[in-house]
Amino acid sequence: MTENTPSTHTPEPRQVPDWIPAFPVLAPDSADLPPHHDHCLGCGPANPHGHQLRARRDAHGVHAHHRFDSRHVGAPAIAHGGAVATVLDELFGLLLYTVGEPAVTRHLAIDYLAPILLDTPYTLRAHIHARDGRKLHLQATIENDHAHVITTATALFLTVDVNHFLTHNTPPHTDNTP
Ligand SMILES: CCCCC/C=C\C/C=C\C/C=C\C/C=C\CCCC(=O)SCCNC(=O)CCNC(=O)[C@H](O)C(C)(C)COP(=O)(O)OP(=O)(O)OC[C@H]1O[C@@H](n2cnc3c(N)ncnc32)[C@H](O)[C@@H]1OP(=O)(O)O
Repeated sequence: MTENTPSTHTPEPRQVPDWIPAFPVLAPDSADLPPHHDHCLGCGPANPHGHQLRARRDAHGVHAHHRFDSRHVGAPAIAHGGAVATVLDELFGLLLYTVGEPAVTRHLAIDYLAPILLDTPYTLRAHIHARDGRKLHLQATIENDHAHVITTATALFLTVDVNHFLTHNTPPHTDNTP
């Protein structure tokens, strides 16, 4: 089969890890929230290319202390905006430990108000702004060590059932095709 030949292979349904259907609500305490799984790009402790984000619940939602490093460089000494987006998406993903239902990112919007510097401590916070059925409207900030907010983010997560992770979904029709 050449590179341009359409594949007729039907992918096998993927196995769903146990932690997805058993997604828990975790009470606020001093413990780090568990990673989604060991190799998760955002929080997996066994992913050497990942951010290994650690977050905790608090009265409002979740927070994390984080430093970007040389793996995440964009402009010299400044974190790549995509790396920042990854970490914010991940923090929202960990905020789901306050919901107890699987949900996925449908929309993510970020205002980069000032550069995020490498090897510099930041505090990230996320909370649920509102819920409307399956729609979780989420908000997050990144503060520097002077408590100045230098990044804000909003996201729409949609709750999904376990079948979302079982099958390869068919992309929906979009109006932006040529
Ligand atoms: C995340 C971990 C926590 C636990 C989650 C459980 C398992 C996760 C498993 C593995 C993940 C492991 C580690 C990763 C962890 C965290 C990373 C952070 C999270 C992510 O990185 S996750 C990956 C990126 N993510 C995706 O891979 C999603 C791809 N996508 C889809 O699979 C579909 O898109 C889907 C299923 C999301 C929805 O599809 P659908 O067909 O069910 O929904 P539909 O289109 O009908 O919209 C429903 C209602 O939302 C309204 N609506 C839509 N868009 C809107 C907008 N922009 N603004 C305002 N309203 C909007 C509509 O208007 C309608 O509203 P209404 O119901 O009122 O009519």
